[in-house]
Amino acid sequence: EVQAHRQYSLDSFEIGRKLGKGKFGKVYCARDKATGYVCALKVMEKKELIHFKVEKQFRREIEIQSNLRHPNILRLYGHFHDSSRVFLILEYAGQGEMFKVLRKKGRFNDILASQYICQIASALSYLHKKHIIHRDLKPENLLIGLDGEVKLSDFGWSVHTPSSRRTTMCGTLDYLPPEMVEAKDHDYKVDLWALGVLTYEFLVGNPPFEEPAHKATYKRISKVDLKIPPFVSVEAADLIRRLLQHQPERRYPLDQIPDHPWIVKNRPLWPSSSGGQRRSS
Ligand SMILES: CS(=O)(=O)NCc1cccc(-c2cn3c(Cl)cnc3c(Nc3ccc(N4CCOCC4)cc3)n2)c1
Repeated sequence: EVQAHRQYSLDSFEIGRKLGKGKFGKVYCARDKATGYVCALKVMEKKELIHFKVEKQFRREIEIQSNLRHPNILRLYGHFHDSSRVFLILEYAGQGEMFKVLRKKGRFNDILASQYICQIASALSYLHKKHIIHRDLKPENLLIGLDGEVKLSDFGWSVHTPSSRRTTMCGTLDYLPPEMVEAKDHDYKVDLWALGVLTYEFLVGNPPFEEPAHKATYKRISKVDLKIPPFVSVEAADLIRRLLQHQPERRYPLDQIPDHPWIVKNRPLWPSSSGGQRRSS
C-alpha cells in the first residue's frame, strides 16, 4: 500500500511505461521504490492547469478523491509537485480504460453490463451518502481493475450537493439529464440519469440521445426521446426506462438496483475470480 502522510517526490518512484495521455496530463505506470508498490502517476503541467483555469477543479478532485475508500472508486494515495508540474499518486487499474474495452467489444452482454452497472451503483451510493455527486459519469471516466472490477475515476467535476453548475460543461453532452440541459438546480439524481445513459451505452454501444448537432441532442434529452433496440433484454430495458425519467424524483433509487430483476438474473453463481470459488450459501 502506498503510505499516506509520507512526503513523496518524483525520486520516490521508478517510472514505467506511459499508460495514456488525457486532456490535462499524462499517466505513467510507476513503482514506489520504498515499498515496491505499483501505482499510476498522473502528471500535469501547472501552466496548463492555469491556462485552462482548472486549478480550482483540480484541487477539488484531490480533496474529494483522497478521502474516498470504496472498491469501485480509484484510490488517490497522495500528491506532490515540483517547480512546473503537479503529480497525483493513483491506484493502478490493471485492465485500463473502460472506454477502450467498450469500443473494442462494440457492446457488452447482459452479464458483463449488469455487473458493471451494479458496481457503479454501489460506488455512486457510497458517494451520495457522503453528499458527493459525481456529475461526470461516462465510459471515459471508468477504469477496470486487475480482477475486472470497475473503478470510478476523474473527480474533477464532482461537487458537494446541492449545487447549480458554475462553469460551462465541456466534452460530451450525451450524459446530461434534462435539469442540467435546462440549467436548473440539480442534485445527486443527475447521477441516476447518467447511470441510465451508461446502461444503455454498455448494451447498445452508443448513448441513447446521440445526435451530430448539440441542439438536436438537447432536444432529445429534454423530450426523453428514447428508442431501445429490440435486442436489449426486457429486464435491461426496464431498468433503463426507470433511470431515464425526466422528473428526477421518479428515477429508480440506487439502493434498489442490486435487487432489480436484470441484476439478479445475471448475477454470477460465484463472485468473480478475485472472490475465489466460495460455496453458494
Ligand atoms: C486524463 S488521463 O490521462 O488520466 N486519461 C488518459 C488515459 C489513457 C489511457 C490509459 C489511462 C490509464 C489511467 N490509469 C490510472 Cl489513473 C490508473 N491506472 C490506469 C491505466 N491503466 C492501464 C492498465 C492496463 C492497460 N493496458 C492493458 C492491456 O492492454 C493495453 C492497455 C492500459 C492502462 N490507464 C489514462
